[in-house]
Amino acid sequence: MARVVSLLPVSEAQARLLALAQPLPVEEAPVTSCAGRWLALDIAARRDQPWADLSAMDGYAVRAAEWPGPWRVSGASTAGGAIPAPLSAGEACRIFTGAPLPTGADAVLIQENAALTDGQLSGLDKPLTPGLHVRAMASDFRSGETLLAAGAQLSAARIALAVLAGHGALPVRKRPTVAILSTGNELVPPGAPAPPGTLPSSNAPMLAALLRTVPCEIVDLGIVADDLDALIQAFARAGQADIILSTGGASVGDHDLVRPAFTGAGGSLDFWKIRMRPGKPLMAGKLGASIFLGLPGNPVSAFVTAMLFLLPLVRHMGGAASPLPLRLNARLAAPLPATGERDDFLRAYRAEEGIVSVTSQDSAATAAMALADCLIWRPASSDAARAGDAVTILPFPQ
Ligand SMILES: Nc1nc2c(c(=O)[nH]1)N[C@H]1C(S)=C(S)[C@@H](COP(=O)(O)OP(=O)(O)OC[C@H]3O[C@@H](n4cnc5c(N)ncnc54)[C@H](O)[C@@H]3O)O[C@H]1N2
Ligand code: MOO
Repeated sequence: MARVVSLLPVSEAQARLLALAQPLPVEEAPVTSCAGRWLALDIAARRDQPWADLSAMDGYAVRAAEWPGPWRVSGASTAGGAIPAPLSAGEACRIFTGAPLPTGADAVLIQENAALTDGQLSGLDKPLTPGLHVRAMASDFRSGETLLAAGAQLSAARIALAVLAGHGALPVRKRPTVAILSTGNELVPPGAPAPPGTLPSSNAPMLAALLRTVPCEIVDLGIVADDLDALIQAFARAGQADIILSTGGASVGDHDLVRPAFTGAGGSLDFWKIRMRPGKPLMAGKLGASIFLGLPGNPVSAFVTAMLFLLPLVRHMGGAASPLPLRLNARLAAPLPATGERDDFLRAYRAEEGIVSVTSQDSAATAAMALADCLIWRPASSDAARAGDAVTILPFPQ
């Protein structure tokens, strides 16, 4: 049963949206297609790293206590070569970066500090200490050790770690599909002639760009007229998408038909109208197994609600442990007025002198939005703030 709450607090709305959706099923994906996805299970090391005591430099493996030699050079150890024979007293082994030390050696004399005369090796510069230029066996990680926890996002560094730990494929959640429909009789496709009375539809390309920062598949359902039947058919076309996203037609005007079309198509609304500025007319619900998110049409409102609701929803379905936007503390560069009855999400940018809010905070001001790289989140009923005051910022996803 639909429950429409007037001006729902932002955090409550986020929690309700995430509660509507389950993380998607798990699949084993090759490491080359895991970037940015979240682990569905803990990952343990299948091997020791390094697999033996390895040289960190090109030179000679020796016993440190025998410095400065002389040593007799017997044999060589190369990365990928045969395991070198054990070292006897007075012997050195030619060694290269990444190669295993022979048993008995405990340090590497780098070749810049070595003199080789008539087959006799001697050490220059400073005395050697045990362990010098040696990467000890399993000093990075040990077989069986848990290296990455379920819910961790697979960054480039974590992919490197998983591969070195012996994994060629990883358990991740399926990527959600997001169907985007743009509504409005006034809209024309990007790049098409836009005579007076029309404007280019920028929301779908903007949302697709935001969605590039999270793992998902996008289906663009194009522009749909402000017509109830056309909108109901568009919801039917969205079919099995995990997330159905609309922009525009979310407010209370006679041509704002998304809500009746959604319920007319069989959807059940969970909430509508959030205590936020911009973005108040946001709505969410379920249509079959799909989660529906209806964003406002104003480009700035669509951007802010996508950042606060759409991206967390994709992250949650993808298995993220922390799906909500990153929050940071920062200092204001200039004063801000008191807030009203809604939380303000001000477009701002980070500068040397602190956080600067852009001059136009109108929810249709795209030129001002294009200067911003973060939002300042100011709760409803906040007092005026001075330069230097602490504020919470949400960096734009990259
Ligand atoms: N009487 C009231 N009027 C309005 C209220 C209200 O509470 N009472 N809420 C206002 C708020 S807040 C917002 S936000 C807007 C959003 O309304 P809609 O979601 O219905 O958006 P539209 O009316 O369809 O469009 C608003 C604006 O954005 C332009 N637009 C729409 N789609 C696109 C697109 N794909 N690309 C670029 N621009 C787009 C559209 O042409 C309009 O100019 O409602 C207030 N009204
Ligand atoms: O909530 Mo609306 O997005 O202020 O313009």
